[in-house]
Amino acid sequence: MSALILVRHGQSQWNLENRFTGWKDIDLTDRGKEEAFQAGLQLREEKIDVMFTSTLKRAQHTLQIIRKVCGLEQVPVYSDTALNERSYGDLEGLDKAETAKKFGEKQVYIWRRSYDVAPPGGESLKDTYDRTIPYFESHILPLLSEGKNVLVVAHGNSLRSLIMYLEKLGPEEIVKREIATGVPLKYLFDHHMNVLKAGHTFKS
Ligand SMILES: O=C(O)[C@H](O)COP(=O)(O)O
Repeated sequence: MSALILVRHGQSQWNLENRFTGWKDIDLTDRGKEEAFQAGLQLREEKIDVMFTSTLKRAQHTLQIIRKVCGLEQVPVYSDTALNERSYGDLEGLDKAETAKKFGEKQVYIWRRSYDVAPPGGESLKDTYDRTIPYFESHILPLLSEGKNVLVVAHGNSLRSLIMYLEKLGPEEIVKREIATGVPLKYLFDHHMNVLKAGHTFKS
């Protein structure tokens, strides 16, 4: 049996300011650092063999804090753009509430939560899935099938695409899935790489 633990980065400065972030490289707030610390406390009993993260500092910084709290600084880390947040294109930097006023709540909800409608100049969830899942299948799944336990620290939408794949969710189901910042989710796999237990949280 092997385990995959997913963590969305802690609160970033633009999460706090309610701005579309996407590929903009924005760091954690103090609360985000605290969320990462708490995630680390929850993971202290876990055996983790390999870690993956994106190339963006909010995820990398969250991972560093977790490594330190768990005393896992020797565990190998791989970072790749495949795990980066979805690109929000022309929306990056804009205030989410003001954008909803300008384009309508419904349109902004479609851009943020639909499967295949991309925001202007950006990626749909499907576009994100199409880079995240091949990376997962080529780099992470082989480790899980060797019985290794893997931690992935990434982003709301790169993780939504991964969860869609792991839980075999359809486009209508993934719309409703929200991923909280700094809350670890654990998936257990059997030897055939079937998910035995999906996305359960830890007690704090
Ligand atoms: O990139 C962003 O703005 C956030 O990290 C995720 O945004 P969302 O809540 O619109 O998916």
